[in-house]
Amino acid sequence: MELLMKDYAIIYNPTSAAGKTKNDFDYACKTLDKLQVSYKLFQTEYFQHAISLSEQLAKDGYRVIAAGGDGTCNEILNGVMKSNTNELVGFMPIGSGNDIPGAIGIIPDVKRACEIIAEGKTGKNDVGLTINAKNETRYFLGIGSQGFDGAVAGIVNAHEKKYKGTKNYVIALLKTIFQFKKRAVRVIMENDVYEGNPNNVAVGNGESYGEWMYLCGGARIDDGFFNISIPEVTPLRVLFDLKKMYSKTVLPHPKIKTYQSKKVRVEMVKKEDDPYIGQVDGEVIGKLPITYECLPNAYEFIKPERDETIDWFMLKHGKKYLKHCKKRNITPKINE
Ligand SMILES: Nc1ncnc2c1ncn2[C@@H]1O[C@H](COP(=O)(O)OP(=O)(O)OP(=O)(O)O)[C@@H](O)[C@H]1O
Repeated sequence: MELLMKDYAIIYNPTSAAGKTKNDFDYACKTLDKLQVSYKLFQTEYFQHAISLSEQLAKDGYRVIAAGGDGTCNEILNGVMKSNTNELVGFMPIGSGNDIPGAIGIIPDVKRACEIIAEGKTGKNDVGLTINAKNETRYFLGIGSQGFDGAVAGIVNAHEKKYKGTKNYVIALLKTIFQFKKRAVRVIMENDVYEGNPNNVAVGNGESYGEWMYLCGGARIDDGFFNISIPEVTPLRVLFDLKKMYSKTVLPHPKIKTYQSKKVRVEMVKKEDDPYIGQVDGEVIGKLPITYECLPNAYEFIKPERDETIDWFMLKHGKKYLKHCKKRNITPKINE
C-alpha cells in the first residue's frame, strides 16, 4: 500500500485531439521514465469514463494525472473531487485545447509538464461549481459559458462520431453562426443584475478557453472571484474580434459588459424561449438556469512554483499586450 500511495495514475484519453496524440503520449512516458517517476497507465474507453476511473483510482490511493485535452482534465477534476480523498491532481497537456493545464500555470509543452510532475510542487486554486436545471453539479477550472459557445459545444459533441478535431469544430462554428438566435437572459450576481440579449455569458475562473481565447482576460484563479464577460456583439462580430482575444486585447470593449462576483445565476427571461445551453471546460452541462459558485482555494494541484503561462504568453503577444495595457491604463499580468 505504501508503494501505491507514492504512485501516479496517468489516465490517457486516446481520442483526444482526434486521436493524434499517440506520439506525444509515448514521448511523455519516456520522459517520465527518464525522470524516474513511478506511474501506472490507464486508458479511457468511453465518453466520461475518466470521471469514474479517477474517482476509483483516488480512492485506491493514487495521485491522478490527466493526459488529454480540457475535457479529460475536467472529468478528472470531477472524479477526484467526488472521491473525497483530497488526492493530488496533475495535468499533461496533450489535447486540442489545453487551457485547463494553462489555468494553473502549465504551458502546453509535454517535456515541461513531465518535469513539473517530477518536481512534485503543489498549490491550491479556486474551483468553480455549477448546478444545472436538473440539480446536477459539475466542477470546473477554466470558463463556463452559455449561449453561442454552448450551442457550438453541443453541435461538436453531437457530431463527434461523424467529424474529428478541428474539422468538427469549424463545421459546428459555421453552423452556429448562421443558425444562432440571441435570446433574453438575466444574470444575477452578488452586486449586479444584467438583463439583455447577449450572444454569450462567460463566467471565468480561468482567463481563457478554446485554445487560448482570453475572453475573461484578467480573471485570477486565486482571488475567490469569477470574472464575467457578457458580449452583446453579433456572432459574426465575435469572429472579427477573435484575434484580439488571443492577445488579451479584446477588453475593455464597448459591447462586452464585465463584472466580478463569487456567485452567478444565469437564467432565461422569457419562458417561451428555448434555453441557452451551458458548457464548462468544453463539456456541455445542460440548459439554463445554471448557477455558479467560486470555491476559494478548493483543491490542491501539482503545478509549477509560478505561473509559467505568463512568460509563454508574453513571448507570443507581449509587445501588443503591453501597448494595449499602457494605452488603457490596465495593470498588465506579468512575472516580475
Ligand atoms: N475512448 C473514448 N471514446 C469516446 N470518447 C471518449 C473516450 N475517452 C474519452 N472520451 C471523451 O472525449 C472528450 C474530449 O476529450 P479531450 O478534451 O481530452 O479531447 P480534446 O480533443 O482535446 O477536446 P477539447 O480540448 O476540445 O475538450 C471527453 O468528453 C471524453 O469524455
